[in-house]
Amino acid sequence: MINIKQLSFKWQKQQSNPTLAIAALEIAKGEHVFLHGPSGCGKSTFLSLLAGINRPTSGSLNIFGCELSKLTNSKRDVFRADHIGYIFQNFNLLPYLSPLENVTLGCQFSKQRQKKALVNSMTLNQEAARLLNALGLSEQFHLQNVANLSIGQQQRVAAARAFIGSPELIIADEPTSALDTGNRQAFIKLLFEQAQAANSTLIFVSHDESLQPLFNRNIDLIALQEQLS
Ligand SMILES: Nc1ncnc2c1ncn2[C@@H]1O[C@H](COP(=O)(O)OP(=O)(O)OP(=O)(O)O)[C@@H](O)[C@H]1O
Repeated sequence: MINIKQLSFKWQKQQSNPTLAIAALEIAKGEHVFLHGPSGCGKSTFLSLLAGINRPTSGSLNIFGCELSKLTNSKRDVFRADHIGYIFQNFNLLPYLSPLENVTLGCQFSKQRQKKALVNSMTLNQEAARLLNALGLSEQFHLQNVANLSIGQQQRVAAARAFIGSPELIIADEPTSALDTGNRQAFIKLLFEQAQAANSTLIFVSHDESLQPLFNRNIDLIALQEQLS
């Protein structure tokens, strides 16, 4: 479902060496991938290409049969809204909105996501509440201001927002860095349960290599870039 060939990316045209150069990579539907590498090696840059935030400088990046390198910015925005749930390192929640409002925002820009969200529940609010409960955020918190929630609770809101409407691809950029070891493993278990329920592919970036055995595939971004096609 993700197929990369001769992909390269430069932040600036005049850069002598590309920030990313990947000869070949395939990731299958439903895989849970642990992506790691030293600070500055390009992990977040890579995620931004997968999410269609940036476009490859050259080469092919095909996701679900769609060639992202050929889409305009606005078409990539639509693609992201339809197919991708993104859990940001700093969550990117809207602090003046409630958990329910933040989660329903996850599918506000996509009719396709809204339709899928309504398979499980009568309304988007009910589906957001169902996901928040499943991720361990009880109803007493659903209408509070997210800025008043703990970091662990905000993480659950960010995950529910990524999961609403069962996107085919979930991208998580160091989502557990603020949690202690016990809570990290519990959060990842919940993430896997949700990803499995929707048969979503999960790409999870972390510096914490103790999490690696929990995933069914491990990609070292430096080693990947050293491989020749
Ligand atoms: N918006 C940007 N404009 C120009 N250069 C950038 C930009 N974002 C990142 N870079 C550069 O791209 C390279 C890769 O950065 P990136 O953030 O992808 O690394 P990373 O592996 O995610 O790092 P970390 O583990 O510290 O988060 C770095 O040299 C960085 O300076």
